[in-house]
Amino acid sequence: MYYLINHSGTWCKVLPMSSVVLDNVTKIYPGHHLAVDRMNLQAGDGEFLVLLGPSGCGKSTLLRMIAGLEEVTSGDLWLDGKLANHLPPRERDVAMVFQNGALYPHRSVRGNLSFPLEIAKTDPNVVNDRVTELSRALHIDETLDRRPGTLSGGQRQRVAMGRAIVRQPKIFLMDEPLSNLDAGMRTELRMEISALVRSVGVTTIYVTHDQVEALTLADRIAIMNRGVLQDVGTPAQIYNDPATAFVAAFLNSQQLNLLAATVRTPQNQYVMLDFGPHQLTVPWSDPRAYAISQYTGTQVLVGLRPDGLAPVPESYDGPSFLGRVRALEYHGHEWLAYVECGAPGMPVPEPPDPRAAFNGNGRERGGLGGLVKRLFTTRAQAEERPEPEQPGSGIHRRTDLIVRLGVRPAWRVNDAAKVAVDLARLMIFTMDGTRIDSTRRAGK
Ligand SMILES: Nc1ncnc2c1ncn2[C@@H]1O[C@H](COP(=O)(O)OP(=O)(O)OP(=O)(O)O)[C@@H](O)[C@H]1O
Repeated sequence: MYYLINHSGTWCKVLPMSSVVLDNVTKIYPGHHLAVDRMNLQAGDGEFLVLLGPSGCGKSTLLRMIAGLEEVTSGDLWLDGKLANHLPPRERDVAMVFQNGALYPHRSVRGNLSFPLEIAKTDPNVVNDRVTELSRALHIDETLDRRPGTLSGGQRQRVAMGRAIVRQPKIFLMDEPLSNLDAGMRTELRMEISALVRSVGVTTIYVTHDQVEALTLADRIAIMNRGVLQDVGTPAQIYNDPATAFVAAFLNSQQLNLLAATVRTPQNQYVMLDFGPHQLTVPWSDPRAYAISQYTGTQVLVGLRPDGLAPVPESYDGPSFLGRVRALEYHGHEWLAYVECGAPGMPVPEPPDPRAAFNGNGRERGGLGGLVKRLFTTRAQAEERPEPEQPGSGIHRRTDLIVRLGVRPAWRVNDAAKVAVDLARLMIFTMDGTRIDSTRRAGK
């Protein structure tokens, strides 16, 4: 966030050093393709911000606008406190690494690393020191005299990163730098990127559609869908307290359980979530109870992560579901149970799509009427309880509750199963996916 101060009698914007601020930034490609829609986002000085979202949501476009490789259609881009909409790329002091970090094939690794410093006419002793230091940090010091063609994919990406960061840019942009590497190499390089970037303290914006990368690397994660920012926060905030059902489902290594429940307040004694065969009660002492009670008599969506559920003995009398184990799945580090409990799962509501409503002239088609129609269609569809496959979200409607069991399966297939629900981990949404009970994010 940037702010205004009274400076020499005039109001002016004050930004932290090496910050990136997107103020209502929109990108429309020729042919009226809306790629980024009114984006407001900031990466603070030295921050590691991860842009996460499904393919085509506009992550690379955003990065390319920051680098100066694409023009901003409207809105303001501020780099290091300066309005940068029309600043040529070379004046932005931004370095970028792509999926396939292209290297100069006829230069050695040392030559590739030193090139940006040679161009900047840096003292050869400084060049030598920096290349040596960086090659050690990136574990490529043994390859310094080799040509890129003789390196593995992981080594080439290390050189590409080293070459980008060697001249100590103010802003470091990375566009899925690990996506072409195998799983082991990704994990290894992930740790090295984190260590390197933090040791240099450079403001970094990192694009990925891999949620593990986002959770492990980010100071903050910004989640996008269809050109629109959906949520932004620390990894823990986004995971534990997502703004929408879409965000909750997107940031979930196992599938999110999403169930429909009717809100009731019997004799005003407590708030009840009625799933049909099961009920959960939320006491009035719970800070979320009042917000949920506003939906009394209507349906809401209840999100339960598999790790917020646990197998418990028959005698357990806390909040729980009863069901039967339909299947068990071994994932190496954990087992998952699929428990048939008679409360059908719901599809994840897709956030509104500005691209569908966009008429190419920068105006929404249908205006408020179109928006209302979209919301009502979503609600009606949900109430009809459609069949499993839903277009768009790619997330299926299930009748099973997915329960994380840990390293040992507590149940066998066909066992009767009592599933404890951690009420603190419930997430409640309207039928169109907006969070109802988010009271916890402040102060985290
Ligand atoms: N040069 C272009 N001309 C027209 N449309 C474009 C252009 N580049 C991208 N787009 C469109 O803009 C939207 C956003 O694309 P972008 O590459 O930014 O998404 P992304 O989130 O980075 O996707 P991915 O993860 O698949 O790389 C997509 O609908 C894409 O088809």
